[in-house]
Amino acid sequence: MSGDSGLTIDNISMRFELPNGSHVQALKNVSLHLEQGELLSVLGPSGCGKTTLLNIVAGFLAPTEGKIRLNGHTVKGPDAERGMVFQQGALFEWMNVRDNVSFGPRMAGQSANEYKGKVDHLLEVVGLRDFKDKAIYELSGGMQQRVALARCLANDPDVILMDEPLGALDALTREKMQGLVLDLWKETGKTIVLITHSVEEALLLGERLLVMAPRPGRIHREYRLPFAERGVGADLRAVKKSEGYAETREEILGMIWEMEEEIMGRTESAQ
Ligand SMILES: Nc1ncnc2c1ncn2[C@@H]1O[C@H](COP(=O)(O)OP(=O)(O)OP(=O)(O)O)[C@@H](O)[C@H]1O
Repeated sequence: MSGDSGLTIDNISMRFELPNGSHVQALKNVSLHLEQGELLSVLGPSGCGKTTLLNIVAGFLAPTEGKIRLNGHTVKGPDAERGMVFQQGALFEWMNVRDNVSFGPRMAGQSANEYKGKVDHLLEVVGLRDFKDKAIYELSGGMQQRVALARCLANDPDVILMDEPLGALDALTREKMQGLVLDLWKETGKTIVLITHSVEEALLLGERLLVMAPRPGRIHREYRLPFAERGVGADLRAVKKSEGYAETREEILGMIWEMEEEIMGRTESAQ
């Protein structure tokens, strides 16, 4: 398809200048195109530039080279068309659940009549219908991430960017939330980019999966996988037993292991 629709990461490089005069090449020549509605997971050893890339797509950071295009225009800064879900702690603690979720529409000048139906629907979808009036501190970690997802969706972004959104959750809650992310992806048709440190999560939540390599941060390998599609509305444990899953997991684990070993080797020889 033409570059006019979807999200294009166009030859992005990012170099951080350090106060001591040296620099870090966090990303080098990263290019990728996602059609609207594609679900991408990004995996790689610590320091390979995952968060830097997400922050550039969000418009929080300007790249040293290259550009981000969304539906034909160049990204110049943060915008509601690109929503972000962080690992934790990004909710407004002093507002209740409903006010957190309606924050974006209220800031966009919508009246309660305009946004109420949408907010109620989203709270229903993320399973928080009976928690509208609760304060954030009254909710468990998993429920707080449900609020974060609903708050992001209330802005109706084209792209949802997630930086380890489930990383702080216990295993069972995490699995439930993985199912929710897949169901929301199918229901809303949003483009989703999700960073994770978990190979299993990247396999389950990546219709496309990028393995990045460090120094400089770059795309090492890209996969197109059937597991996200299989997981929609399904038992994720069954997906983990399905054809090709274990082999792909082992292949990627081996790849990341080798990269980590190489980093350790380099670090040790530099000492
Ligand atoms: N503001 C900054 N100034 C200087 N260096 C930075 C800055 N932000 C990131 N870096 C460096 O850029 C590289 C990539 O960092 P980044 O946080 O994007 O990696 P990551 O893959 O997300 O790591 P992790 O998995 O540990 O979160 C690292 O070497 C990091 O130290």
